Amino acid sequence: MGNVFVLDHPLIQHKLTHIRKTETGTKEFRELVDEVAGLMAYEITRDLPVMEVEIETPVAKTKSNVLSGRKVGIIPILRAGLGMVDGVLRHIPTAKVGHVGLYRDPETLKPVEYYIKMPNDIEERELIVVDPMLATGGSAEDAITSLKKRGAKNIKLMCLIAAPEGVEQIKQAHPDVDIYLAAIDEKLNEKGYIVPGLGDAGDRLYGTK
Ligand SMILES: O=P(O)(O)OC[C@H]1O[C@H](OP(=O)(O)OP(=O)(O)O)[C@H](O)[C@@H]1O
Ligand SMILES: O=c1cc[nH]c(=O)[nH]1
Ligand SMILES: [Mg+2]
Repeated sequence: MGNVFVLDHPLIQHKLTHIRKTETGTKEFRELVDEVAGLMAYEITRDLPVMEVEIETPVAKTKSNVLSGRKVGIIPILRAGLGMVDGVLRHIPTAKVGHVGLYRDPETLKPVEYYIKMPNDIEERELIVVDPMLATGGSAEDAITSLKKRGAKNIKLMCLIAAPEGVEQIKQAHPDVDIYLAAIDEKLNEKGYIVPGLGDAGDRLYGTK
């Protein structure tokens, strides 16, 4: 069964509180999501392998570690996942980015796929699927299924806020996928929104409401 990690670092928790607040405007919301994604990337990449290389400092020759070349892919679920890409790329600039376009039908709450474009070597990459919200879990479940159909073998899911229902859904559907979160909230409301959550992540990132 996949593991669920709630990243309770004080900086992440502090920034998430401001992200949630209604009075936080689009510019600040976008900046904070970017910052939290960067901080979460630091935790999610903790197990990347390193290797020792010889280097020369101005003072002496020495041996020191560098990343040993495992390839990473960042997979935002459009639209809201786009807000987390740059924060991760800042720490892993060699990562490639694949896009999955999904929207959640407001009546059925089922995801509808409208776009997909992947790097051509996803089977060799460690993939980090990013989306601020894991509500029913339907969007992340479908995105991960799409990646597996295209050969992906090593997938992690990184979201800011999850509902318990979404976490359960991913654990059942994709037990091999570890989930990294900044918070697990109380529940979903009757419209499928996370309570207390932060509202509609895509609308708040891009000012569409
Ligand atoms: O877990 P689920 O119940 O599937 O809900 C979560 C999805 O809903 C939101 O996207 P939305 O459909 O609002 O699209 P957007 O990113 O374009 O705003 C969010 O960014 C997730 O992708
Ligand atoms: O609370 C929620 C649920 C789905 N999508 C969002 O953006 N917010
Ligand atoms: Mg979406």
